[in-house]
Amino acid sequence: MAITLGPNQYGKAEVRLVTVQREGTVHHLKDLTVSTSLRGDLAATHLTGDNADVVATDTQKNTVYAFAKEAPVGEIEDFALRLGHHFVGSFEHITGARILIDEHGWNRISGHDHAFSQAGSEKRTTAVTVQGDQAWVVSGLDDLVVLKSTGSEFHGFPRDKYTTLAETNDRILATAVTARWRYQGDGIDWATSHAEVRRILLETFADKHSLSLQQTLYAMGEAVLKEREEVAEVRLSLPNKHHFLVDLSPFGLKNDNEVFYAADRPYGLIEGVVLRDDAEDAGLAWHTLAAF
Ligand SMILES: O=c1[nH]c(=O)c2[nH]c(=O)[nH]c2[nH]1
Repeated sequence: MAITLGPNQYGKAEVRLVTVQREGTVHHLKDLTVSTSLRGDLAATHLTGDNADVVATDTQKNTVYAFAKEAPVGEIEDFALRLGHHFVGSFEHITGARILIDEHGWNRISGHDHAFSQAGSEKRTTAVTVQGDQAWVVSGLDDLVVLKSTGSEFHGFPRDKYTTLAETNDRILATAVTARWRYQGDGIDWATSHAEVRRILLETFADKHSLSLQQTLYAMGEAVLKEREEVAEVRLSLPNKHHFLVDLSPFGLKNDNEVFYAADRPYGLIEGVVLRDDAEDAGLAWHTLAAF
């Protein structure tokens, strides 16, 4: 029997970085969580503990902070690309880097130059993979919570002896959107693209009369691909945040689709990928250790 080292990567996870950029008395805030992972010829440290080629995770963390000072952070995709190319370009044995960034939103408190309120649970995300001089960008958003109080049906599903769910022509549809989209091409305006994809996801959720959350998922991905040619592929994970009608009959009351119990768990989990057939090859775009 022979034992060998398989795929590996290492880095600093969840570096918390907040920057304040001053424009006179007006301040601009960026609140990021940055994770770095480096790959390459790292057999020595694993097999013998020889760390000659190990860029310390502490150094990786320091590099994140130093880069935030040396130039404006800008869009998270650009910051991740700068970091990734730096690590791969600076250390001979480091051949790949994967930089994950979550951006937490802050809204300016109306009328105040330097006071903010946190935007909520939604995050903007990017995952940049650099391998040699190639790079792949997958951006997205987490926890965009949406609800529509009509325009959603669910019926026609098979019934067996375990089925109790009533068919419905009018239900609440609610979810917390996790979306990832893979970019293709050059010269992408990251901020505009993110804002537009987000807008399209929201509008499609709202507009599409839904016969299942699966149908809504496909429509959301399809709309993004139809409108945004820089997007090659969209992955969506949609928890079905069930709102069950409360039985008011014990109180002699009729529930006219007005009173609901918002269930926490369990929840349906609807996930899928929507693709275009002429997309550029995915390369290492989705490459994570977990996916090896
Ligand atoms: O949109 C839905 N899709 C399902 O697959 C499903 N299953 C279920 O119990 N409710 C729903 N709703």
